[in-house]
Amino acid sequence: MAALTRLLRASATPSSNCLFSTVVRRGISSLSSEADRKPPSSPPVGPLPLRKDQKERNVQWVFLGCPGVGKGTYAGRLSRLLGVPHIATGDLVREELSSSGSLADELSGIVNQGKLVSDEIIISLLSKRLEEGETKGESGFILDGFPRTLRQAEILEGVTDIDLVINLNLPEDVLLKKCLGRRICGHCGGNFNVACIDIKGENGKPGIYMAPLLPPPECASKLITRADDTEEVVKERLRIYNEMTRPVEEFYRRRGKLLEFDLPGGITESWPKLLRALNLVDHDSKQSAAA
Ligand SMILES: Nc1ncnc2c1ncn2[C@@H]1O[C@H](COP(=O)(O)OP(=O)(O)O)[C@@H](O)[C@H]1O
Repeated sequence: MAALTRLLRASATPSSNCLFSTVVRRGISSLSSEADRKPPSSPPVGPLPLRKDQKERNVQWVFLGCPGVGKGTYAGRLSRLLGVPHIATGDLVREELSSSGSLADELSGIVNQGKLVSDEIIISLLSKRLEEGETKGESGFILDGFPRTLRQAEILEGVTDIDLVINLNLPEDVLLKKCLGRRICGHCGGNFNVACIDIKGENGKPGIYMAPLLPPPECASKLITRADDTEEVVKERLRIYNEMTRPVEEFYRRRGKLLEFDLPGGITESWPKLLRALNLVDHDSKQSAAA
């Protein structure tokens, strides 16, 4: 336990990804009790000035949000903007599924029913990904799809300092339509969406319009739909999100790390608003000017 405690303390320092991945793996068996949680410390999160220690190291952010909300899209954009890896546990699971490893059969049954993979398997895939990143000199991260259970959140909180958790929100009928409209190009891996969302505003609530994100002609004939993006499975994933992942929002809210972000529409409207909420508008304009 002393060695673990030493590692835990060290894992909160700037160049700690190596320790982080080691400890994440150890943490699964050691860190699950209420007593191991750090007490809430920071004030509630609003539009964010970057914290001082964030200026000295790369960001360690988490994206939360229901299936189909757009975590991958916005996490990917922020990762390119900030120069940190975007690590999506759903992608790690799909990579494993497409391999011929022994885990693939076990995983396909779980994923195709919309269930969650066990904490142990997810932690092991995540640790492997972090270790690979370390050898390439990566630092910082934007996690997408992890943590998804309270236990995963407790383990993560125990081993490293998460700066910010961005919780993306959309109404459930929009989420369902977006999931059913998702397509991936089997050749280049590009993500598209054939759904056109046009929800009228009601009772003072604004409407939501999201234009389809159509593929270029060279991808149009190669589109595939994820096996877990059927109506029945998406509804089950939403149910499981509400049961298993909603408590994770509260976990971070109590620690003052949760930034709620209601998506106002498609990427064109949402991206600038997200940059403003994250106080990154200057960052984006400097990068655009340099490009
Ligand atoms: N942190 C996690 N814990 C458990 N299972 C996970 C986790 N991340 C991904 N998965 C598995 O991979 C599937 C796909 O994940 P993801 O691409 O993030 O889907 P979604 O579109 O539902 O956000 C999930 O339905 C689940 O089976």
